[in-house]
Amino acid sequence: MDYKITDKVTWVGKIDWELRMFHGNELSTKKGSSYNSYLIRDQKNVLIDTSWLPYDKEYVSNLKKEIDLKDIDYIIVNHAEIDHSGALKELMREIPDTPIYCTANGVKSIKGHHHEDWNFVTVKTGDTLDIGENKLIFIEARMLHWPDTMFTYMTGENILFSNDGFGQHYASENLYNDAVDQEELYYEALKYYVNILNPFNAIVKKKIEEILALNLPVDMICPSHGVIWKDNPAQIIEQYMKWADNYVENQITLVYDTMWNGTRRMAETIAKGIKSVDDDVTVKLFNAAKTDKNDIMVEIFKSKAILVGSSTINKGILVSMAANIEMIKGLGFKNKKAAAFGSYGWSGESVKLLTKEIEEAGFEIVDEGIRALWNPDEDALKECYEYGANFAKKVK
Ligand SMILES: Cc1cc2nc3c(=O)[nH]c(=O)nc-3n(C[C@H](O)[C@H](O)[C@H](O)COP(=O)(O)O)c2cc1C
Repeated sequence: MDYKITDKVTWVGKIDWELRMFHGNELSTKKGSSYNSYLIRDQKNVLIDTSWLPYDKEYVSNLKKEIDLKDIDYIIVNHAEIDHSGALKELMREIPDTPIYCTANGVKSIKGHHHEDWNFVTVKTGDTLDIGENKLIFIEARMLHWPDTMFTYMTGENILFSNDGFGQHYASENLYNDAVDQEELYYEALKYYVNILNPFNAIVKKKIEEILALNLPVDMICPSHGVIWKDNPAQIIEQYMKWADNYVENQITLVYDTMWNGTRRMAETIAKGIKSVDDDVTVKLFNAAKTDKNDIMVEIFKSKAILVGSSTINKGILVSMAANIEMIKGLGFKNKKAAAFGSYGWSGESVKLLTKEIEEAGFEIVDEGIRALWNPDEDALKECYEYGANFAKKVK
């Protein structure tokens, strides 16, 4: 496999086929990932980002096969999170004086993780670094997705090194976007966007507009995870602009948990009620205890409205719903409608609690929701059906 991207740029990262969870237990990575690092050889040699900490020795030893480490003139740290800067310590042990280019916030993050006072050179948007025939242009991308994040653009080769932006947790021996399964790629790029970047939609839009206004030709986008956007790189920029701009499909998603299936039967009947008045709308149901939470977030992202359901347990809601609601809150969804449902035995707090939580998460509450006592009987199910029909009319 040739990891040479152009005459001057070589991929020197790590493909992690085994990764199944990322950010602790917060993000599932069913297709693995990669920690992309790039080596530029111009008159100066430049390393862009490194690799994740568990692979630090492997990374440095592979890098040595590409270049004598002493010949690296500059290191660029686009983002200091440990999946990109994890191998820095191992590398800097060998070349401790090599300048590290990063944002001012980057210095704070690098020091916060590595507790070392290396030779930092701080850069701002518009600063450039001559590397011989070409130059590097730095573009700060604060909060995409950390305060330290920046992009680096290389003239001549017209490459945008975008770090986490436009990335996907997607392991592949094929370096490029046109060499992989397009449906898988689209889903992994979307899942990444929803679960990492959705809270920063407004910043994404502004940043892309700012980059487009620079009128820099972009032949390739080289992210720090997943494949390189080489074939029509504009496609992922256009996709990001759509996702960042109140993206919605004609979908209603029901997310619920249940102990004895009462709330599940409510969910299924509400769904039938929805379909009875709107056959065009896509309706999807997910048991939160049995479904990957990051996939649920993707479905919520696509939805114009959601229904959240839980039976009452100890005056509260079921724990899988609590976890999902916490995630929904953090991701900052906007312009979506919602209501709650659930079965109960005596005090029945769950629907009120869910409604309050989902309102706090920024959803427009359609109505007070629906409760069913114990396992719903035929009359209760009829009410659920009618409730679903009315809900569909209200969110149409
Ligand atoms: C451990 C436990 C605690 C419960 N606590 C409450 C409660 O505080 N208030 C209430 O109204 N019902 C309570 N219930 C009753 C359930 O809400 C009721 O059985 C409901 O129909 C279950 O719906 P499900 O089948 O969707 O789980 C509790 C049930 C269990 C098993």
